[in-house]
Amino acid sequence: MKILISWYAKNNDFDKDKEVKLDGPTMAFHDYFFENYDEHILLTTRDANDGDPFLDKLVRVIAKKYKERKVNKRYMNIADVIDFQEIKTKVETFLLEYANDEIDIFFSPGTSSMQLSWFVCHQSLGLKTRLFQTREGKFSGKKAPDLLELTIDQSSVPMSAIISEQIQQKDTFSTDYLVSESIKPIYEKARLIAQTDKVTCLIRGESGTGKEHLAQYIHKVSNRCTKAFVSVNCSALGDSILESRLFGYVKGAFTDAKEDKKGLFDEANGGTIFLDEIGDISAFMQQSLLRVLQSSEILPLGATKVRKVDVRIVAATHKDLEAMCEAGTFRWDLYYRLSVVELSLPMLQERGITEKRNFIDFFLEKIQKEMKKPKRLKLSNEVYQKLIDYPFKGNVRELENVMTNLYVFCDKEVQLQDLPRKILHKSGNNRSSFSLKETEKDLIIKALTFYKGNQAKACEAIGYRSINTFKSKIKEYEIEIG
Ligand SMILES: Nc1ncnc2c1ncn2[C@@H]1O[C@H](COP(=O)(O)OP(=O)(O)OP(=O)(O)O)[C@@H](O)[C@H]1O
Repeated sequence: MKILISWYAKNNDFDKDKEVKLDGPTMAFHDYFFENYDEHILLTTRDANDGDPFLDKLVRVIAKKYKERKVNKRYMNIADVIDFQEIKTKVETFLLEYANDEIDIFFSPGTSSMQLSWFVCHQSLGLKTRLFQTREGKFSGKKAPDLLELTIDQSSVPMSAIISEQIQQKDTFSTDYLVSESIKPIYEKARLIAQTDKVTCLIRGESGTGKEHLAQYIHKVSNRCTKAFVSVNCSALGDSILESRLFGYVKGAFTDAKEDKKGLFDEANGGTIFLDEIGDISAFMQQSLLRVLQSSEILPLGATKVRKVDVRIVAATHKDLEAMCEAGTFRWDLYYRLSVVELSLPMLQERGITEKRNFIDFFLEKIQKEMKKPKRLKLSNEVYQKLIDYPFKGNVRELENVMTNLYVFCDKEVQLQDLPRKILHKSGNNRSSFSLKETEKDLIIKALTFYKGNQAKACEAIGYRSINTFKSKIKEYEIEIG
């Protein structure tokens, strides 16, 4: 099948009266270039439940003019039309449905993020995609527009957009990473794991807690450190693509397999492979990985003979794998093989106020250097307090993003109004029931944060009669002093 895919362009495909422009980009494409296609899929950012009257109208007009043409609508459910990550993820998943077809993409309509997504997918998915744009006739002195193919060579590292495969040699304890008090013991354990060659390790932790960095650390302090560290994000990929990327394929394994291709296990040979989001792999991939873990053998797609590899596997997940095993969606035998040893990273919220404050200060310094800002950004006490209160469900990554944001938008001392709305209007306290003790504890924490750990000032501000009462409360509530 030969398919044309495009977003429709609200501004250019419709006139000011919201009627379809007969010389708009979509109609022009049909008038001059559509003939050889089997189907046109027109995309909208809207959700199917809400519908899209503009798209309906455009499809009706095309159908009226070209009765024999197959034009289908696709609701992509995109919340933010300039959120590149969201658009790319949805577009990738969508394109993979057409992995066996010839896909021509009409590149012009859409926001810059939409265009960039097409570009990245074309480069990285390894599908039969071509990108086209049109030039209106008036610009080339002709009546008819021109159809121009954007010729960009596809990447020699396919799938890099979805499977973030990185072969990196980062400094282990470089100054751009904070091994804070609560994770020091975890890093100590990791060092012991690293020194026991080949033992498989499962890292647990919510997104953004630093699982990948920990996996890199295991690699760096092991005797495999001179070989590759390969990181693979296993989620969002169909079996056959993940299988061919992990294990490689032989010439002729499928139509486009023109020559043998090594997989990521081969690239990691002698080194370490980090399988992120392991809880997301299918039953089929679980079976394939089990074979690697049991016998250190891989079977490339289309091959008849297995090949030995020497790779340490470090896997990570935020999912409850035991519960998945109980529910029958994850194999017990694979689980036991993966979790020979386990490390668990705490959420940022569980790390206490002192540590959270350290993270804020750490990022103030790190980002200043990265952005080459002349001065370190100052935060008012209220801002510190708000940041410490905020639960940061996205963990260290989210805090880092917020701090980056502040560096981008502020050049003076950061005030409350400079904070993102979500932080400004959210209290970190998510309890559903009211408790006097918890409220008192919160108050003490807030006062201590505000007065940067000065107990006398915090005590006076709250109104305790004596500093001894205040100190005994700190002890009772096990509050850490920064
Ligand atoms: N202790 C830390 N010091 C400095 N930066 C950190 C720390 N922990 C996490 N980060 C930063 O947070 C971001 C997320 O870290 P990382 O990718 O290692 O987390 P993850 O748990 O693997 O996330 P995910 O599961 O979403 O892939 C990175 O930018 C990382 O540099």
